[in-house]
Amino acid sequence: MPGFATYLLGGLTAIVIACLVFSLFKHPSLPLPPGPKPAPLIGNIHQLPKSLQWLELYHWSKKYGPVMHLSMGGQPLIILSTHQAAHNLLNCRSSQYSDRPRMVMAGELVTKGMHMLLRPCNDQYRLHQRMEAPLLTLRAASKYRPLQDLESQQLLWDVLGEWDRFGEKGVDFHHHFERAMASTIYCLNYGYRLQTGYEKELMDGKRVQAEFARTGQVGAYIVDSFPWLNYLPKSLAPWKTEGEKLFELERQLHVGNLKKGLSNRKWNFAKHMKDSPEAAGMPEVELAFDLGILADAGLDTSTVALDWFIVAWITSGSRGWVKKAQQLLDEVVGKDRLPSFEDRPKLAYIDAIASETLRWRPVVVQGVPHFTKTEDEYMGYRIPANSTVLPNAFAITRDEAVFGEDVDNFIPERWLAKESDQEQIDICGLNTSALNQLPHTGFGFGRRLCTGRLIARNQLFIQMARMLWSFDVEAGVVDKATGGRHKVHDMDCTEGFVTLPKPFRSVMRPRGQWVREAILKAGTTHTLDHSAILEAAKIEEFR
Ligand code: HEM
Repeated sequence: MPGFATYLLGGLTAIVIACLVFSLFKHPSLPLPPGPKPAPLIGNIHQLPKSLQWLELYHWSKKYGPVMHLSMGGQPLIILSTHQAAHNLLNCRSSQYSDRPRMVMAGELVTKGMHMLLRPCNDQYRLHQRMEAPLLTLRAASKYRPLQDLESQQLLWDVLGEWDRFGEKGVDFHHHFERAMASTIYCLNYGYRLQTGYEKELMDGKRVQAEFARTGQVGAYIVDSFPWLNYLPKSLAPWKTEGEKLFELERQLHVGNLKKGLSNRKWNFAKHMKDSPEAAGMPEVELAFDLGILADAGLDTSTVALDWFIVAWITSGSRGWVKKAQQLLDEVVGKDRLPSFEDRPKLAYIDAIASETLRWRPVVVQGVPHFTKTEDEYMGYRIPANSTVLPNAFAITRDEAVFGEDVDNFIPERWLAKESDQEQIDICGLNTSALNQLPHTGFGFGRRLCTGRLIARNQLFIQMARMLWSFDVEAGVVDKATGGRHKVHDMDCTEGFVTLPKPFRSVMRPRGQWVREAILKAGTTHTLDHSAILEAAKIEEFR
């Protein structure tokens, strides 16, 4: 017969176990969100397709609902597929959901914890955010518009030149958008512009970006699934040597650029950040990475948005939005000069086109993963501690409850507000009263919201307005004999962190002689002194 002491011991053990379970799962009785049935050990890894994962996840969300749970070899992955779910967790509970999942290869080995996008949400992250913040406010963004004006003027000059050379074969528009954006961001960051778009700094920057996308891919490195493997010696862990080489490539690029920026006589971001109180005692390489990541983050994203704008133009322009935009531009701007930022309050429709482009084809189509260290409850489900939380941008931008009907079609009108009595124009000229409050989910959520979005919005506005005012666009001719044009499909895209349309050339035919005259009159900009623009843009405050 067991004695009293045995009963007592058994009872106490049961209580301790119950407490332990309770401390591990604050919501032990709640189920995990629904999702496809996982296999033992590997979970759902084998069910995810190798390509277009975001599309498969979107289809799954129709079956399993707005909050799904997958197991990536035991690691919980929560997929959010409606705006409401993403907003409730990532915006409203931002303090809990603003971390990033650990990425051993891309985050720790290749960038040694200095990649802003991958930093965990800790004091160090906040220090870097504070250092960059004064350069990225609405007021600051308004001061960079003369530079964006200059670069988009150059864009038109370059496109016209290539049209004259290649005619119906078409223009490599991606290259020209990329040069214009890269030149804008390199000029702000380091004080130098890019004339051809083939400069070594940009080529190295593009290689660094491609490596970031490759090394950050889910499943690319076994060490990301089993981080303890990183304790292995180098001889048994070949990814370590690869990581060191890639780090060195990136270090040289960013430190070289920082040095160029600091040696420039005129103002630029590098100088501002170096003088900020947060940078006191900061190693040179850490500062260099901050600037480098800012350049990387801005370059691809804005360029890709403009590429999709061309795809929308070719595949759905006949639905009337191009004609409407061009008529408006002709009314507001006339035919004697290029559109400018001063025209923006009357051109809310162009901003609506930019918003619709970002919605229709979100640049980071699968979304950027957030992470929660602590357990939570949502919609009656348990979100386990240490979950990666992915807002699937493709699904969220197709949320009919928010964006209305016909979400697969390109309809800028969905962004226009009803008539408003009081006109409100922000400091960048954006007519906020003419536009409604639909969310710009393509820029992310909560504390991790894209910090460059205001600069990006200005860039998209001026380039879209000027392209629409200047050109008629269609796919380039690929068969000279028959005159057959490239077939542009609106879902034909590349894989990767950002999703580009597959490359093609596009005809950019000037809308009339007046366009040619205005572009030639404005002229090329490479002979102009841009340092005066930078000096005028100088941001004095550090907080
Ligand atoms: C159309 C253009 C752009 C798009 C669509 C875009 C989109 C995004 C997205 C989705 C994120 C992640 C947000 C999240 O985790 O919830 C992000 C982060 C970021 N973006 Fe952008 N971006 C654009 C342009 C820019 C530009 C021009 C800059 C710099 C001038 C920039 C700098 C950054 C930085 C530094 C982060 C990291 C923020 C953090 O993790 O704290 N972006 N962006």
